[in-house]
Amino acid sequence: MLIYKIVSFCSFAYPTIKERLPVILAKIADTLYRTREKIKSQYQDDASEELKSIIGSCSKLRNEVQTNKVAVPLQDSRDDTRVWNQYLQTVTEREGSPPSWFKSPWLYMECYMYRRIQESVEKCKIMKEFDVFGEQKEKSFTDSVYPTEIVMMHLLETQQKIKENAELIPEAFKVFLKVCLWGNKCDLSISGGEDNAQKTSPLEQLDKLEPNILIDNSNVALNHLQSRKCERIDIVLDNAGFELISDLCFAEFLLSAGLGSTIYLHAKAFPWFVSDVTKKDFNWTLQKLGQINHIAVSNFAQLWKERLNNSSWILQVHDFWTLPFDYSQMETYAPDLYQSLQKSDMIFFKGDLNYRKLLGDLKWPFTASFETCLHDFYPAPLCVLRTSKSDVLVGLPEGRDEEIKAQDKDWLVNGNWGVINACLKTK
Ligand SMILES: O=P(O)(O)OC[C@@]1(O)O[C@H](CO)[C@@H](O)[C@@H]1O
Ligand SMILES: [Mn+2]
Repeated sequence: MLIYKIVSFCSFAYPTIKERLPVILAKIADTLYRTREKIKSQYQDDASEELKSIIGSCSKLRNEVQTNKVAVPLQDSRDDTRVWNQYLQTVTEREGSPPSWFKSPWLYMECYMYRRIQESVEKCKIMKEFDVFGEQKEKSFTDSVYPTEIVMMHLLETQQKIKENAELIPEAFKVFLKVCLWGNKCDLSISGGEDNAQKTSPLEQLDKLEPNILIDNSNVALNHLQSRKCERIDIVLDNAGFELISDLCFAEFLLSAGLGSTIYLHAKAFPWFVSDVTKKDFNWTLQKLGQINHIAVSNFAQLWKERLNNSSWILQVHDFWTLPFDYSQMETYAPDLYQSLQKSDMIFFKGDLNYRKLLGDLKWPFTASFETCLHDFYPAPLCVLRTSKSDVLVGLPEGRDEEIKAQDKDWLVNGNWGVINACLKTK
């Protein structure tokens, strides 16, 4: 019997709710208080009261988490409020009492926390667009300029080489795919907001990390892309900072290698899981790239702004990505998004939260088949690139989990191990 991974001692859910989420909430309050003058200087009107209200709301929410209070309906006027409150009602009826932090599905409670943080901003007038994680995401970008330069220089050189010799494409595809995979190690939710930016060369680490790829379907993905004239490829983005750079380099490589002609990039509608990319983060990143004095970086910064104008890259945002539903529920709750994804030749999902939502965040056996665990979510051929930061993982041969655990007891949650799972099935 498969159960939702409720917050239990044996799951990573427990330390997440007990320790990590309160730390993330405390860091918001501390950061906003510490930078209050700088924040207020960004607004013409006096934002003191609203800033105080956001800090107060996050501190109150932290206390609710720590004392296992029940989830309460949202009271802002965002478009998704009704769906969130309906979901709360559904969980309450299913569990027989209102969900609370230590006894309800982890996926829901963690998503709910980030939506409650957004509620505190939605209630503002002056600070309505404020990003409580903005400073952390900007720092994670500026701390990873060196690896950014390395991977973009490599992209510039690779573009030249594959133009002269198309036989180099398969090997180059795997390099950019795996740089994209390991770019996922650095996320500010797993680190509780502590600095964990990529600082070393993302290329030099590839050989060392190769044995840590537990499932590698990169050939399945490549063969699929080369087996037909692919038009549309989707990348469901995850974190800002170096991971976004790795995603954009992968997106550019796909076009340069003729593996696709239009890339759809999916960002979040509001700040989410500390470091997830919003449209504002995306545009800020391109603007900052344009200010870096490096031949490859400035070349691609310019090109990528043009791609957004000529629609060879299409940046999209949909509220579904910041709802608590797992992806088997997309067709029901976001049929427009599901139908759009059905037009894709391949969808690349980035990161751990997407992996959890693809698998319903259920306690599958490690040996369960990835395709089965997708729960009927087959809009288009897909490939997920994820470093393991939560205790759901499928597709392993019998006994492999014990072997890894013997090497690294925290293998499921420390981001040191990755999977590249592809499924070509479509409904
Ligand atoms: O999706 P990402 O950025 O790769 O990881 C998100 C994450 O850090 O947050 C959750 C735990 O708090 C887990 O899903 C994972 O650890
Ligand atoms: Mn993330």
